[in-house]
Amino acid sequence: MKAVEERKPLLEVRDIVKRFGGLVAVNRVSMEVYPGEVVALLGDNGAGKSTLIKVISGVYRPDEGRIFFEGKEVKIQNPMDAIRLGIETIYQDLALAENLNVYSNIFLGREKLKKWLGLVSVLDHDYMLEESRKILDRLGIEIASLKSKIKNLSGGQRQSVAISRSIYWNAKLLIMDEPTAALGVAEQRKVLDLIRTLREQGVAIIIISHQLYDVFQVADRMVVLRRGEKVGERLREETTPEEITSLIIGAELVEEDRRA
Ligand SMILES: Nc1ncnc2c1ncn2[C@@H]1O[C@H](COP(=O)(O)OP(=O)(O)OP(=O)(O)O)[C@@H](O)[C@H]1O
Repeated sequence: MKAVEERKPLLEVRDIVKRFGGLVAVNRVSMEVYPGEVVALLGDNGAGKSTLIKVISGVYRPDEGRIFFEGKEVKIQNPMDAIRLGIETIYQDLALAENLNVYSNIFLGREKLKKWLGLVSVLDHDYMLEESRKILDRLGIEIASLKSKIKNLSGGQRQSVAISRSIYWNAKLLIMDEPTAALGVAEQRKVLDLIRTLREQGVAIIIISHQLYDVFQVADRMVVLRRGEKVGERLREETTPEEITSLIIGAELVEEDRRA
């Protein structure tokens, strides 16, 4: 078991509340994520998972609560604030440009320029290609040509390009929303391998997934939400899929909070 408790959390959210009109989507939820730790955020439809990650990634501002990152209190007012801190979110649409190649996507919006004849600025394709190759190699990702357009890649490869981009630009915390949902079995396995590689390299990960099998393969810790509230938190070694399922659906017998 990883001795995560003695380290300082990378992210700590404390008593987060987010309301939509009269509906309390997230109700006083607290959680921590440590460097190099994979935390799964679990819960049934409408439990509040997406809302909570949108608070962390700056899409929504919380109505109440505090957020600490690297030990300091931070105000995350918009997605750029989150990205500046090193919090990157991979949504299911991946936000890739389908008609551009792999390395152009890794540098999308942050292209590297060079001077041509000491006069005009032009794109430095060689640099971007080389840097992209390095980051993919570092993460053990296999894509034959980085000049391939995104639309010609498989779902798993696209996912890995989106992840590489975040890591290249120094993500410390990666939030992944259902990363394996749309993939075939072989590709799912590769994405899970990639998550393990990221963890080994010290990246912290929050993963939302309905696939408990996947979650048990990669998550160090699981946080379960129900109707906006945190109803349980378990280390993977100390729980079972049955117990987590009971927490998700609300079987009262296993609801006691073991940390109390
Ligand atoms: N923008 C919004 N405006 C109003 N209500 C919202 C909004 N976003 C979410 N909600 C409500 O907040 C509650 C939590 O939704 P949320 O999407 O966070 O759940 P979830 O756990 O991510 O569910 P799912 O697994 O279906 O994505 C739900 O009752 C939902 O209808």
